Amino acid sequence: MEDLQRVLLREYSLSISTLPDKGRCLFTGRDFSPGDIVFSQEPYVSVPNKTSVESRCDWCFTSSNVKRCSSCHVVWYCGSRCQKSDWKLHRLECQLLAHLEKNRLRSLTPSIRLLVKLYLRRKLQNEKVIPSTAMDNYNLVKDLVSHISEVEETQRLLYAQMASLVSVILQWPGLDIKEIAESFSKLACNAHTVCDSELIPLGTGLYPVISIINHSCSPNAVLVFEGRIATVRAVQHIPKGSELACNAHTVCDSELIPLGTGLYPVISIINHSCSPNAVLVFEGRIATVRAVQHIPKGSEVLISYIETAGSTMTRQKALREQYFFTCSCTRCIKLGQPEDIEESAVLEGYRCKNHTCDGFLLRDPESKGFKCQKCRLVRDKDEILKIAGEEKAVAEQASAALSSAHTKEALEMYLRIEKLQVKLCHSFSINLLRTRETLLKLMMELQDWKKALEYCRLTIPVYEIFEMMQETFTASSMSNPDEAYQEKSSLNQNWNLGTDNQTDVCSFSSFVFSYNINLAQTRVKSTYFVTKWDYGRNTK
Ligand SMILES: C[S@@+](CC[C@H](N)C(=O)[O-])C[C@H]1O[C@@H](n2cnc3c(N)ncnc32)[C@H](O)[C@@H]1O
Repeated sequence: MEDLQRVLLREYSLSISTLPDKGRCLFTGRDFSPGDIVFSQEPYVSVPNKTSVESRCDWCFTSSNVKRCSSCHVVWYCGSRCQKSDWKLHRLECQLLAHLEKNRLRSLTPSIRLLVKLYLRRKLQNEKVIPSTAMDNYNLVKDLVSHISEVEETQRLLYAQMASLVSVILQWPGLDIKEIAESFSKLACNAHTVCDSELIPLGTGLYPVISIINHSCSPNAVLVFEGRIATVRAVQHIPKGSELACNAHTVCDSELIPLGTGLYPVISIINHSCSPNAVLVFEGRIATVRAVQHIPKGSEVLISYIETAGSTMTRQKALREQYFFTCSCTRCIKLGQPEDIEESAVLEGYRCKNHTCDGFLLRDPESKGFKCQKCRLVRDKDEILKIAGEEKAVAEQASAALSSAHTKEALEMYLRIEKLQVKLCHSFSINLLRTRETLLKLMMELQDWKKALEYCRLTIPVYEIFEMMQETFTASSMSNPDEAYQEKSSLNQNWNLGTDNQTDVCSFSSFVFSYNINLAQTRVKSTYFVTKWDYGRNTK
């Protein structure tokens, strides 16, 4: 088997090094411009999310036209193409699931399935039923960090219980429960949530080479799951020496809806046939790392593991809890500096008692409250705690209503949350923005365009502020600043929403969704810039 380092260097101009404080790191062997694909990989194993409202195809994650596997009645596929692609592995899983007791089936979470699939794939690769390559083999999974010794006792116990269930499902003699428990810990630090272009989570995938990439809160690359990667798949047995014959190169999503045109120079060599022996597909489960800044040769490729919109303290807490390290990126080293304190207080802090003041509050060491840094008014801590408690109680019910698709009930609850948050939070608060985004979506679902439009208006100033705070994708960082500037200004356009409520809401929300200002993730904002820009380049 060819060595991973050699393949990475030859095919992607990348190399792996080890740094004492980070472990393995991925470095560039050439310059990458914003928009460039740095690396892409199929998952070693993946599994769709389990929801009460919809089922997804186990291979491509679409929820359209899915049918249950007639044998195990657990796994769903959207058609024979996906079922065939997954068959070697599912054949084994199917036999195991078909004989599983009902109460065990109920505990079959996506993580447990992911681990079952991981061990089945290892077995099939050992037996050479599924071929191994330098970028697709179990040794890469073995090398992933697990941080098991740092995991809290209660969590370790939970992993051990889940490992027992994996062992019950597999029924292989000599399985090491400790090793399986450690694999769960590996998944927690290394698996990625596969999202669609609107950032809706579809499932989870393990991409062992992408897992070598370390984190930065100000990343130079993003991880996206695109349907634009062209893959040529055999649809017939193609004997050695035969000519490949394919169909046209329209970029489609996983439901074969045309998305645009792409130029794929190598694939373009393939000739056409009306009875092709191969098809061109654009798969969404392939993870692609794209540059969002100019990455000079010899730099480390860095993506963000978490939402970059949070305060430095929130980001550091999330990284410590899930990934067991303290980030020292360019944003994190500003922790405690005046601009960092102000940013955090605006994004996550409370509002001034005086509703006409937009100052930010800081804990007042001389009293039991928070003092506005603009008008010096003090807000009582107990009053804040009372509202926060009420909000928390409603939020739990609201998310339950939302996940069981009770739209009207969810709308009422989110309106109550909004009222409480308006009393509690700074007007640029991320939490308030999230609530308003949810309300906007719910109103669109209920086709209440007038109200939806009001929410478009309420969210715009926050998007603008946030964009100012987080200029990760600056025109100067791109190799073609003029083009980048144009892109930026088109996104910064003034959203003078008119009176045609439905058209305005739809165009605004599609702007929001595709731009994915879902603030949550600057990385997605960047993705949009990149995709659009790169697309323009490719089709010129
Ligand atoms: C997905 S892995 C990344 C690859 C990892 N360095 C390795 O050796 O396999 C995530 C782990 O890498 C380390 N890591 C990632 N980003 C880091 C950073 N910015 N600083 C320090 N450690 C980091 C942490 O141990 C984290 O749990």
